[in-house]
Amino acid sequence: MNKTIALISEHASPLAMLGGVDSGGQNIYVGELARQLAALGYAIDVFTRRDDPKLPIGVQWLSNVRIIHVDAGPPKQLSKESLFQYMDAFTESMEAFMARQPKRYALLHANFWMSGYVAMKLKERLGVPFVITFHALGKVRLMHQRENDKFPEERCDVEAQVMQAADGIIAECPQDEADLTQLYRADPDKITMVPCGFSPHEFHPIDKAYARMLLDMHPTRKIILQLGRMVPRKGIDTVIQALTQLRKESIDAQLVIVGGEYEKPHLHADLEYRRLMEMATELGVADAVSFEGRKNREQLKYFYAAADVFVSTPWYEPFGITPLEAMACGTPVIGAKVGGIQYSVANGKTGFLVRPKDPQALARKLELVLKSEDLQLYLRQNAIKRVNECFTWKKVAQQMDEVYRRLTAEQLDVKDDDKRIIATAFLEAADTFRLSADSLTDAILRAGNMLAKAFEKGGKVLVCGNGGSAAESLHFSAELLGRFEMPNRVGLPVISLMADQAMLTAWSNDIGFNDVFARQVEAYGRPDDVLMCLSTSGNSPNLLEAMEKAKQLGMVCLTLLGKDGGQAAVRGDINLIVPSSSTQRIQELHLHIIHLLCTIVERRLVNYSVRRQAATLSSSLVQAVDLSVSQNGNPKPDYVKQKSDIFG
Ligand SMILES: O=C(CO)[C@@H](O)[C@H](O)[C@H](O)[C@H](O)COP(=O)(O)O
Ligand SMILES: [Zn+2]
Repeated sequence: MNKTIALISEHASPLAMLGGVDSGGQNIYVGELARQLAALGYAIDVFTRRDDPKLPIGVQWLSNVRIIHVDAGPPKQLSKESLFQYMDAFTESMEAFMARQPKRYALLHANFWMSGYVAMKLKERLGVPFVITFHALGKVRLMHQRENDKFPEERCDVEAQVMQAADGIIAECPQDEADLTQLYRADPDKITMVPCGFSPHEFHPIDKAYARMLLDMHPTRKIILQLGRMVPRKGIDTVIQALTQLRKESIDAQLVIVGGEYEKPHLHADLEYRRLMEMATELGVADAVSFEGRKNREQLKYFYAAADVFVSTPWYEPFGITPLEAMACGTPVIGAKVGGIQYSVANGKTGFLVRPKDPQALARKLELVLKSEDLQLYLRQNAIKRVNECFTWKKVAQQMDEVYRRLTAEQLDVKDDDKRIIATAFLEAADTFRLSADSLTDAILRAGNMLAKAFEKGGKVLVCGNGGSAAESLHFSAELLGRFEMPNRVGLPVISLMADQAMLTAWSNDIGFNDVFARQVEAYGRPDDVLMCLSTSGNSPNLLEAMEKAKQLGMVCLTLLGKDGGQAAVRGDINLIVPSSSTQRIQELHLHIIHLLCTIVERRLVNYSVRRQAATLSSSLVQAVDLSVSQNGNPKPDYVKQKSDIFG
């Protein structure tokens, strides 16, 4: 296979440390997805912003996975809220890098809205399809933390544009899918649900006593674990408040909080830590709350395994990887009924779901779980089973592989289909040309001669048609009234009946469309004139009425038709019926016939002028029988001014 995929993740590099304010789930998502996709045979380049001047352009992270550091804005740590202004530069740098690669990227997979912007621009420029995982949506974020949102205002608009432009959208859970379709009107057909995952090598059941021993934790005390980024929306205060309820019920439990900006909690620098600390003190439970600070990833499984229950009660959560990790380590989860948590945690089976910001409800479920070892065992077994069946990164990558295959194959299919359509149309056109050459040559000659004769006699041609045929009628008049192949001839009187816009619109508007052409035939038509009608169906009423009128005036009717010739073929004096049932092929042949008619007309007129000049010279008196005056009294035109003009 070995398709090359570009994962774009402007602010979250798999190489970055985890647990800080700006790093979290997305770093893991991109890193683990890249790792598993590489295992499936893809070559992966992860494009992320260079935030340190010392970073090399490319790092071979794993075999088949490179991390590419893209120059966009100053090469230093910046908050993700300030990055959008550098996304055009990101696009430029990434495009330049892509151009230097020997292999074309089959697909771009953008992560987060700003990378989506980059992918959208690259698709515009290079035509590479893209899929996007938003990880979080601006409108959802605004609903929950309007006052704290520091992203630029255009975020939601950009997200909507990206959804429009994307070839595929990954929803991480049913809630995400609902947000995409309901808040943004994203096309449901583009959306595939692929959850986040965990790695069983990293997170697996460990003996609780052993974990506690390693972490120096009390061997028997009830332990509630809260782990993840420490920002207000994670709802850690709800857990602290619930602790006071438990106290009232005489349940002695310790809340262990892992996460934050620093390895050791920093009272002055870490504001959220300070806020929570003060709250715990105020509520009188400070002695039951321990802040552990940020931990290395390798240590996390011991914390999960050491806990009796894991709690995650954010106000909202696009997916939430920590509940998966806890369940993988065999720890029941009590989670908020929001976002991906309500999907990953099976209520009553692997843990419980409670409303966010509801310490009472949380306390009740905590009590339930902490009081019953049997329930804990039941939840534990289900949790391990569920996450290993549904949420490993390997499974995620397999599902993503299906999406990629579909999108890259669809590109091929569409292109192949288009190619087939083009090839068929050419063959069809070639066939129609060949068949027409066989069946129409004589009729075209007759029509050309008839037109030339009409001009010779001082007559004119009125030409009309609808739509494409209207355009062809103009085409015909332009060739003859103007210039075709012969230089220096006078203009030939051809009037296209669709050229007078004011008349056409007024008449159609006031009286009707069916006699717009008949009306003009009545005004312009003379017995020596020809009415030429172009129609693919031969059944357009305005053409049929024009022909009726022309007949009444003694004009000749020439038709260019197709299919079975329709009603027009019954009325026409000379009918050129293209042997095809396809409107387009018929129109294409009509243009060809028009050119052939012009060729013949010009050739006949040259002969006529030469004949006429010769006749005038040899016996001007005898020829006074009148070559220069037509039947209806019009002077006959000298179409070619000088023989030498024609033959050089
Ligand atoms: O060019 C096309 C289709 O290829 C159209 O504009 C097409 O000419 C219009 O539908 C006409 O109204 C069709 O009229 P007709 O050929 O049946 O007399
Ligand atoms: Zn057309």
